[in-house]
Amino acid sequence: MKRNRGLDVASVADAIRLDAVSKVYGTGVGAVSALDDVSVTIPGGSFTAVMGPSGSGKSTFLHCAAGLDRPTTGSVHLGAAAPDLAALSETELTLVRRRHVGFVFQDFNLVPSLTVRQNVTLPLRLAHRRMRRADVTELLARVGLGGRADHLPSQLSGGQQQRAAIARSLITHPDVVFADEPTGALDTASAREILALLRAAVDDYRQTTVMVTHDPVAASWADRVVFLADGRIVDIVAAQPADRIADRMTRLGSWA
Ligand SMILES: Nc1ncnc2c1ncn2[C@@H]1O[C@H](COP(=O)(O)OP(=O)(O)OP(=O)(O)O)[C@@H](O)[C@H]1O
Repeated sequence: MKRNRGLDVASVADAIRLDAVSKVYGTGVGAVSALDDVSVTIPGGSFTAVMGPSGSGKSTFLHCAAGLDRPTTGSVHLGAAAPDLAALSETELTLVRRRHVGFVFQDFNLVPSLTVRQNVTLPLRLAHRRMRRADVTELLARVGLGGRADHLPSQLSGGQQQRAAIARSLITHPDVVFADEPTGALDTASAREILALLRAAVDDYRQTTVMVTHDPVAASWADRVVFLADGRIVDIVAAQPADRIADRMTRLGSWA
């Protein structure tokens, strides 16, 4: 297996590029500027954490970068040759998401009536793609769910449900996995296992991953941390121990 720390690769193509992205919710006196002139590139094969105080624009950033929402101004490119997501129709955006993006959510978002195997293969069915049963079995084993393929989500722990959600995000070999507070609903031990799994996907398969988190410990697993405050990027730092990330968080306003 190829091991590859994202930041160590000299000439990786950018997996995502945001140019002068702004997002305003509402109009007139009630308008809220959620993102304000954000430009950033996410290198292919890297693990990026996005941090910032509540209301700083983390979810908006993720939604715009993943094609879940359109910026008010600016452009978003997923992959080197990809079109500007901001210019695509709803249908085209849906296709881009299905083919190029994987999602992991805080509350897992598994379909309760489907087994683990059926949940994990759902993105393939939606994209009218097929995968050999043995390859799905191998993916389930890789995320530690080898014996759980026929279980329902309700028969799994929170950590196991998030493992299934990670397998589901990886099954289409997306250009980018976006994880929104993936450990927010988990105990410390399960959170650690989930972060190790995300880290392994980056190291072993060069899976570009962008994770929004409040937690400095979670962010310490990433190759770099993007700090947002008031809708702007105020700092980008390389991998840091959790206490230094926490320290940086407490001084966000004063460094902006
Ligand atoms: N649909 C919406 N309509 C109006 N304002 C919104 C909407 N979504 C977000 N906002 C506002 O945009 C700003 C950024 O919100 P966002 O959810 O991106 O921040 P966040 O950093 O993810 O916050 P949290 O950590 O609390 O989830 C906030 O002021 C929020 O109130």
